[in-house]
Amino acid sequence: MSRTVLVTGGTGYIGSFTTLELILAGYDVVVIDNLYNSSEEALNRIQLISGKRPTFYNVDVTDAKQLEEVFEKHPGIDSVIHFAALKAVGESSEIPTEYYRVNVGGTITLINAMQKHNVKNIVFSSSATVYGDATKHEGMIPIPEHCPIGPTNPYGRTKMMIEMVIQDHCEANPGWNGALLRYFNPAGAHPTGIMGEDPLGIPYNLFPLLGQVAVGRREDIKIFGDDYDSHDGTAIRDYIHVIDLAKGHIAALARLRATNPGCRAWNLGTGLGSTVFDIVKGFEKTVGRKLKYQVVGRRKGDVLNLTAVPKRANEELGWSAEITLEETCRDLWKWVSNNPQGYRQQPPQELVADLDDWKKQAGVTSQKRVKKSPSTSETLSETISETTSKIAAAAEKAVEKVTETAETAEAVGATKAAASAEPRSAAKHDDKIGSDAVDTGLARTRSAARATVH
Ligand SMILES: O=c1ccn([C@@H]2O[C@H](COP(=O)(O)OP(=O)(O)O[C@H]3O[C@H](CO)[C@@H](O)[C@H](O)[C@H]3O)[C@@H](O)[C@H]2O)c(=O)[nH]1
Repeated sequence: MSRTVLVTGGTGYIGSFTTLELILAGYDVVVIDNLYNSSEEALNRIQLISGKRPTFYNVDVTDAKQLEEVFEKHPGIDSVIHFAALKAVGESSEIPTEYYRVNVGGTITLINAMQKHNVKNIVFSSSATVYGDATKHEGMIPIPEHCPIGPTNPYGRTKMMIEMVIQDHCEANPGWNGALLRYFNPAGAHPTGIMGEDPLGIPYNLFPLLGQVAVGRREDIKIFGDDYDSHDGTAIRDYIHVIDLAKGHIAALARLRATNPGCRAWNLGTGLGSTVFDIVKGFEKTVGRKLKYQVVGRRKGDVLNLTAVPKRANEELGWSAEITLEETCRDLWKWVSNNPQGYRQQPPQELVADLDDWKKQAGVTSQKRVKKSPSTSETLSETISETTSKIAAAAEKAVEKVTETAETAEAVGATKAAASAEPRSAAKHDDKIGSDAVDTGLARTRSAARATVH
């Protein structure tokens, strides 16, 4: 039986890129999403790029009955990657019980359904937000996994509580495995320019906002504070390309399957910090002109420095972030400049026409199958070599022209249909509440390491 992965929240930004990477790695993927803050159009784009469409159900992760039905229909599911959640930090302080109901309650419902169907591997979309203000702990910038946990808002506390639920469940149930993936700042889009972040309403994060300034949808960007103790006075973050992040999930999943490690947390970051000005300058270079900005006061809750120590993931998962910040800026620019309406428009024909070239270059083939799951006694090096050989095998294969042409045509058709659909409502965006921080002195060195952006 083929290996099937259930992805909850698989039409969202990180969920859709992870679904794409799973398909490219040869997995069968079943996506559930209630489309509260995302669009089914993401599935059309996944199909255009990979030549394969994941099975999709409009199912809410808090609905036990519907979840049951999905597991019943797909007995091949042996693992779950769990993204489905509410994620607007500011909103979480306004309606905290809703955040606990959906995020924590939804995870418990999911685990119960998994338990019933003997599915024992869960990769969880956690966040660096669980660390809260790491700058207040001596020697914890950049942030290792053993940094004390201390989220500063209800959203972060739901992530912390879910980690604990998964940890306790794995301890109580031998044979269960949990990967708690703590993301730093995801950014970027697909290099083909046909898949990217599609924030609803007014975005809150730096990269999508810069994108809007660059395409003229926004006059300028407000820089939140230039009085931090960094090389240019602005705050430092660890920006990781969304494809690198997605690949981290595939590596974690392979690790769970191969070594049966129980529950473990891994940071997914680059280990390199960039200031806000580094990012603005880097993106200006990509766009080829200056972008208007205005320095204003610090944003409530922002901290000086959130940079990962990714060593554990590098060593144990055989994974590391590979895409540069320049490429991240380039991919974002290609996405926003070609798709000003995001998923509410058709992908430009010239980008669709370029897809075959991209696939050849990337060695993409859509029909690969994941081999039989390795036994639990296999070593980590076997896990790494399995992951590596999957990638190598994919890279060697020629494009399967006939199938892909047919499937591409089908996906374009679906895309056209979706583009004429009603626009979505309900603007949601992320933010982050914390407390201001002091520099540890490391900030300058870490951000200096990003000098190539300038
Ligand atoms: O208009 C803006 C938006 C952001 N920033 C700055 O840019 C940096 C990055 O901000 P943003 O993109 O909003 O991300 P974070 O606040 O770092 O939070 C992101 O990354 C965290 C993990 O590191 C997650 O917990 C959050 O959910 C996610 O939004 C910060 O220094 C902000 O002050 C500005 O100066 N102007």
